[in-house]
Amino acid sequence: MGEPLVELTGVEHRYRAGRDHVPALGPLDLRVDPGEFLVVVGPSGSGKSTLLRLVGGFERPTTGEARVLGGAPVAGRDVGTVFQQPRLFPWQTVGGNIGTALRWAGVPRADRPRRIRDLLGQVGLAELAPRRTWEVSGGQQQRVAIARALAARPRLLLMDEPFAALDALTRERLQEDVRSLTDDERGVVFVTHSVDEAVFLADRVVVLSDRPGRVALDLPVPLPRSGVPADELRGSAEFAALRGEVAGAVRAVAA
Ligand SMILES: Nc1ncnc2c1ncn2[C@@H]1O[C@H](COP(=O)(O)OP(=O)(O)OP(=O)(O)O)[C@@H](O)[C@H]1O
Repeated sequence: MGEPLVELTGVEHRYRAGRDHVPALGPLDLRVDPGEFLVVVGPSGSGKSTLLRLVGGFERPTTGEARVLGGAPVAGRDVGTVFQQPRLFPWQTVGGNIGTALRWAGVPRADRPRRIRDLLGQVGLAELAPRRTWEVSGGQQQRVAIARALAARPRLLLMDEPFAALDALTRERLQEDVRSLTDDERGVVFVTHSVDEAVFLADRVVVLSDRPGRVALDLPVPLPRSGVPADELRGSAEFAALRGEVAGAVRAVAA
């Protein structure tokens, strides 16, 4: 199985608020292996974004240890991140946004046009490189954000409710695209409020308890990742059973 992509051991996180400390997360242990698509769900305020910030190296655990790719996580170095809002540079074209990410990743200038084409092709936007970011739809902007996060070929992608602001149809289409982002070496940690989205995307779903978030359920999702049309998968009895199990756990922790 190899070295884990993520290993959280006895991790707790508390935020300082004036003289007080707000317990936000843990204690919890969590491991993500190469090839895994882990989806984290839980009530509002249960520490899902905090968990991603710890893995991304944007925060350090108050206690316990976070290891990512075998070492302490360093913000902006090891992982790609996609947030709820695309956060593109409006003064650059779609292709320009990807080009900047490639430059930051140290890709030589001569290689960038081909890589821009490949990355935009991967998210179905090959034709849109010359457009301004405000000339493309919200769903397309989020695809650009995903392509940008993939520019540095990260082994780990962190996604914090990336489709929450999109309409239902666009959301389903993007879910289908995102499902193919893992391979034997890469992994994804994806946060959502949607139980449907979680079961559709995940190899494994973790449900966090109410604040401070602890692991209330850690459930493998043994649904086929390819070869079955998305509608058929969503309509299957196995899908419904898993959705019921996750929804039950979410209801229990929110009660
Ligand atoms: N910078 C901060 N300072 C103080 N408290 C914070 C800070 N960031 C988050 N918190 C608190 O920590 C807890 C967990 O927050 P977090 O954003 O991780 O939850 P979440 O599960 O992602 O929530 P949501 O689903 O609403 O986005 C919440 O109670 C929140 O108010």
